Formats: sequence, structure tokens, C-alpha cells
Amino acid sequence: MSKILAANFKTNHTRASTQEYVEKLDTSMGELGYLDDLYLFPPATALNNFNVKNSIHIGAQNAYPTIKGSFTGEIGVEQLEEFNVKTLLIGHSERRHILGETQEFIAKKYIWFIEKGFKIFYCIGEPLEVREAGDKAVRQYLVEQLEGIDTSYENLILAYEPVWAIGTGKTATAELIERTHSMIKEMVDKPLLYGGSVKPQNLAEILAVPGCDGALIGTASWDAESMISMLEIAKNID
Ligand SMILES: O=C(CO)COP(=O)(O)O
Repeated sequence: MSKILAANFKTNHTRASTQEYVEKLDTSMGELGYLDDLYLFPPATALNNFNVKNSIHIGAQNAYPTIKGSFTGEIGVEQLEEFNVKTLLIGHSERRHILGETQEFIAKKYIWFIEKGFKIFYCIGEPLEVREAGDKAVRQYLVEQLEGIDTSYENLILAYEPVWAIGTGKTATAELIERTHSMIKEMVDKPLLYGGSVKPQNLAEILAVPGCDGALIGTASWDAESMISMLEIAKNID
């Protein structure tokens, strides 16, 4: 099965640098003969109608469940439609833990956007203290993060991103990823990506894990050359 790669820019890149990045990636995908889908999540200010030849899909890192309205600082469907954006990241741990999104709000957002037909990348993952409490605690934590989420939705991609591995350089071991992915797959039968300090040096090992359908990459995706080298690695695994 072909692997899904996705790049989460978080609060990095400008409109101009995103344009350059997309052009570089598009050219390299052509040269490599990379035919799989690549999802990019630039900041909202860099969303655009990119003119690309390959399967590059642009998603939003966040949006408010509204077409338009009075939600200061937020963007809704009207702003996404301008750039043909039909893909959305929901449930990222930074939005849960730093921006304070509750499971109730996340579920409301999810339901709203699936009704609009959006492709959803839905993130789940436990903090360190839960991991240290063992598999049973992890399972319970992940079950709670799936509360109110219609997991039968056809356009759903899940991402398992343990909080302790995000931006820390501390990647989960292949064994732990395999065990946790198999636990999640028992609950939800959907494509499942791993995220958390994925980089060119560990991508091949991670993509080879049974039950790992791709990677959601933060830090190591921000540099176009680094991302291109990961496309090359993913292509050789297919
Ligand atoms: O949060 C992530 C992707 O959504 C992962 O971030 P890092 O790759 O920087 O650990």
C-alpha cells in the first residue's frame, strides 16, 4: 500500500516561502516520479491556489465551524473555499493542550466539517505521564480523544502523535508504534499515520512498521530539501 506523507508547518513559513516550497516540492515530485498524495498544512496566511502538476493537497491547520460570522481571529469555510481547501487538521495536541480545545469542542468541529465533506486528519496521542502509566491508561486516554467522533466517516485519516514525541527529538520506538497502532486499529479501521519527531533518519524504519500508513511530519518538513529527501525514502518503500 502506498504511504501518505503530510507536512504540518505549524507557525512557520510565510506566504512567499510557502510558494517557493510548493514549487520545489512539485518539481521534485515530477523528477522522482512520486505519484502518491502529499498533504501540506501551511499557516492560514499562506493558503493559496497553487498551480501544481503533482498530487499536492493543501489543508488548513485549523478552522472554526462556521461558514462566516463573528469569530475574531478565526477563519471559516468562506475563507477556505477561496483557495479550494477541503482538508482540515483537527485534534492536534498543540490545539488541545496549548490552545485549550476541549474534546467537546473538537467533536463539534469534527461533525460540522464532515457534514461539509472535508477530508479530516484527526490527531490523537497521549502525554508522557499517561504513557508512563502503561498501555491500559494509554488506551483509555485515546478512547476519550475519540469521543463524539464518527470514525466511520469515509474521508477520515487518523494520526497517532504521542505528545512526548512532538518537537522533542524523542521518537517512539518501532515496537511502541506497532503496539499502539494495532491498539488504535482495533478501535478504528482507517488509514493511520504516525507523528512525532519523524525525520529523514528514521522515516524508513517508521514507514516499515506494520499498521503504519504514513507520517505526519512537523519540524523536519519545514525545510524543502529535507521533505524532498523524505519523499525519496517513501517512494523506495512503496
Ligand atoms: O506535531 C507534529 C505534526 O503534526 C509533529 O511535530 P514534530 O515532527 O516537530 O515532532
